[in-house]
Amino acid sequence: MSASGLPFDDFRELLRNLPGPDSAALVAARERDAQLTKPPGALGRLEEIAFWLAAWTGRPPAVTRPLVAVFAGNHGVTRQGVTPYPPSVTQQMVENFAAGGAAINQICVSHDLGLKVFDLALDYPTGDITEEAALSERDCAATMAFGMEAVAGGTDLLCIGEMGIGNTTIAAAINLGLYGGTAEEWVGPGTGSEGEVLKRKIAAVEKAVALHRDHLSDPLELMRRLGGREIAAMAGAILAARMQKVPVIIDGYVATAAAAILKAANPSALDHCLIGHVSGEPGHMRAIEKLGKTPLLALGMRLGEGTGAALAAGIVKAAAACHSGMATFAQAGVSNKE
Ligand SMILES: Cc1cc2ncn([C@H]3O[C@H](COP(=O)(O)O)[C@@H](O)[C@H]3O)c2cc1C
Ligand SMILES: O=C(O)c1cccnc1
Repeated sequence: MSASGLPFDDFRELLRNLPGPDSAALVAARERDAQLTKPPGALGRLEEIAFWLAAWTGRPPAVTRPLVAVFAGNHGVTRQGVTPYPPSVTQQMVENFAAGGAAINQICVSHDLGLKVFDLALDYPTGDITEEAALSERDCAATMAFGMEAVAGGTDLLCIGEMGIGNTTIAAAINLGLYGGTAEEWVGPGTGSEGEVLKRKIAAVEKAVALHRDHLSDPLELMRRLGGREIAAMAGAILAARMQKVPVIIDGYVATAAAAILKAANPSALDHCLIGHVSGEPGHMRAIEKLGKTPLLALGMRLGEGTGAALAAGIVKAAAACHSGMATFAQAGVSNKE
């Protein structure tokens, strides 16, 4: 933290001074791509992904230590009856991740991805956003800093996921706070809210955004008021990845809301990020469009846990492998076009 000043000051400073892409690595990747044994452009988006890897790592495209980071937090807003599951499921799922029993475990095994789960003070839910701020500035900044640890062990592709009962309400409130519109446009079923639960969820999002409305123009302030611990940690992880030249794949509706806060603070803040998968959560595509992104996959999943990002990591790994491992026309003795 800063020796003086407010806890967010260091993050504001980081957000003002984000490193840009490496143009020499990008040019080198484009030159190599032109030599590979395929018609120009024939690998479509895989080629763009290889260039993106080069630009944001500053090296030839390679993925050797991909990591899925799952951040888990609990939310005071669950008191409003906005989700069909009890908040105790967050801790239970963290144990399930450790035991290898969750969907994300199996996708990581399938795609050979590392998995780290960060549980964030699960015994201390954040403030109920319909009545107070989720976090103090100090707590929010400390949690962002903790999230930055996700890249500390060394990774060259970071997939961002979350676990937190009630957090699709939080994500909807963040989106309404950032983009406006109506609560109905941003609220979806999450784990399966319907009927009265869905009505309470819409009401909670409306009430929260109305309560905090005079403080939402500053994205970090919006995050501490309407967000949660996993939201702050995901934002910190995305930011740390940028500083450490680690490209990022963002997961579903909730992870996208955390990322959106950084974009609101600096329009270039997500240039090192891809959206892995468009969730079945109805507002997700609109949220992705607000970021000017196109998701890699659309599989109708609506789970979170980093599952959509992890599946997309398989595509990113394949893009890097094609780029680095394919033969050139000269090496393979294949005739190029005249
Ligand atoms: C067993 C189970 C496993 C999950 N894995 C991810 N989520 C997902 O659902 C939660 C958000 O939905 P809502 O806002 O409706 O509570 C988050 O924990 C999210 O990661 C799960 C939810 C459950 C119940
Ligand atoms: O898209 C998501 O992130 C999502 C959707 C439903 C439940 N939890 C997360």
